[in-house]
Amino acid sequence: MANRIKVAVIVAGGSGTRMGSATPKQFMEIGGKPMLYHTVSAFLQAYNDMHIVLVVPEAHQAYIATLLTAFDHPPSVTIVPGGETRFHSVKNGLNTIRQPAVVFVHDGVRPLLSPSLIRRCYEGALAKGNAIPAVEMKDSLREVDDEGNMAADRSRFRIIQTPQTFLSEILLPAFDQPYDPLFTDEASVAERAGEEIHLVEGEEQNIKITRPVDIAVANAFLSGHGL
Ligand SMILES: Nc1ccn([C@@H]2O[C@H](COP(=O)(O)OP(=O)(O)OP(=O)(O)O)[C@@H](O)[C@H]2O)c(=O)n1
Ligand SMILES: C[C@](O)(CO)[C@H](O)COP(=O)(O)O
Repeated sequence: MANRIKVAVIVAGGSGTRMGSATPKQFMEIGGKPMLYHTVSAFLQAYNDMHIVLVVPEAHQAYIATLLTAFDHPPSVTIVPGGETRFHSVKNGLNTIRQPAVVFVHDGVRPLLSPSLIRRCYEGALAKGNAIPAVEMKDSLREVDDEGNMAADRSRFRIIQTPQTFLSEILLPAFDQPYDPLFTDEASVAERAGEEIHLVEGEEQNIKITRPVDIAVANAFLSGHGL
């Protein structure tokens, strides 16, 4: 496994409709810094030889110059236009990879991940080909159908996070499949291509900023008040 580069494909090409803000949520600030500053920083702290690929909407490419001013030492980043869906944005990012790599695909709007989670995913992917962070469910779960609803055994389910981490020779060919709306993440794409998926322990704080309340939660976390 020598000579493998590390590439973080950070997808920030969405429109953030559930946030209901004029500016797409990935360009908002938390803890007094741009959200993507926190996301990119975690990857640079995890490994100092990390390559960053940032996927952003075509209309917001100029924002990256502003983002980079938040860093004391602005990192080198490859900027790629977003696609119609998350799948297409990830594919645009993967198209930049030209040599054997460990590839981390991460939601730009999960800014609270720790460098140790990134390192756990790296080690897991090197050992088993992929590493997908997951956490247990805290809430009760019911299955709903046309006839009603019934209790489900929550111990049989996990909540899936990013960074979803793969050896490039597994992930890149998997993304040659035609798009299917059931592809909500990289694990679902790789599984359809025949890969066995390996879970690693995720992090409670690694929330996906989706609605306004998540901004308040992230600010509380960054100000040291925890979650
Ligand atoms: N075409 C898309 C859609 C989503 N994403 C990214 O994928 C991550 C997870 O998506 P989600 O939170 O669902 O983002 P949005 O699609 O922006 O939000 P919404 O569903 O509320 O519109 C985000 O970092 C988002 O920017 C992307 O790069 N390209
Ligand atoms: C990739 C993901 O964050 C894993 O939980 C999630 O599947 C993204 O889903 P969304 O519908 O794009 O928010």
